[in-house]
Amino acid sequence: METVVDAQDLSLAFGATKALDGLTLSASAGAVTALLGPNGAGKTTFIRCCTALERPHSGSLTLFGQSPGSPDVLSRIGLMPQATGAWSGIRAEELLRYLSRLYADPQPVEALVDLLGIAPFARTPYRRLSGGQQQAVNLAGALIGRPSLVFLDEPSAGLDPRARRLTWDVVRRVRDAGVAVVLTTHDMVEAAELADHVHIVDRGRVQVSGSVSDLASHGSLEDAFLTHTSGDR
Ligand SMILES: Nc1ncnc2c1ncn2[C@@H]1O[C@H](COP(=O)(O)OP(=O)(O)OP(=O)(O)O)[C@@H](O)[C@H]1O
Repeated sequence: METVVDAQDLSLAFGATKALDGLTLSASAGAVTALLGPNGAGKTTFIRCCTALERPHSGSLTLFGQSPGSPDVLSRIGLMPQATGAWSGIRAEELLRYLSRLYADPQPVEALVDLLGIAPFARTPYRRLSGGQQQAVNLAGALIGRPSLVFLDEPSAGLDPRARRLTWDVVRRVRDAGVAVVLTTHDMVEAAELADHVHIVDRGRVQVSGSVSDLASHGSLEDAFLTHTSGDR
């Protein structure tokens, strides 16, 4: 499998807080790579480095062999952030149409609206959508540019069981189409369902990596999480 994300020994501090402290990991095309770790472990900071919203103070980070902010890289990645406070009055479908115009070869908006069950709230202003409806629109926004690499920051947090399964189906479909999927989750069931490769992150670095069955060989994935994380910052 082609390595798409290659992070070596990344460090980034905010004042005295070491958000990343020697983080090393990789992610491949056609695979779901899950980052598990306690609140504040550095997962979102890592994603922000990959999307060029933050810059590591040291270490090396390449996406498709290039630096994160390069125009070629930016055109090939999608991001579903945890929260998108920026959107307010724009209707869900208008937002997707706007985002689609930013890409050379976008997916048809109608196809994504159907795939993610957005039709019933397509004309609702973004700020009036429920949390789960916003998540569906955010996922559509991440996929609309046909990315080769997509970052999903807690894609199913707060979703009802049916919406969660729909999200999982979409993630699998995207992975099976050859996309590199990097996701964070606190849901061990989700990680076990989706992840081809898991990195358990604590205090800014990867503590242990492997497949779900590797990590759960002495118990459950949650046991591995609890063994390899302290939760102390
Ligand atoms: N812009 C910032 N300024 C100051 N501190 C920050 C900033 N961004 C992140 N941090 C700190 O860096 C650490 C890592 O945060 P990060 O958001 O990466 O964690 P996370 O693993 O994504 O957590 P969660 O599971 O809660 O989403 C935390 O201590 C956080 O408070």
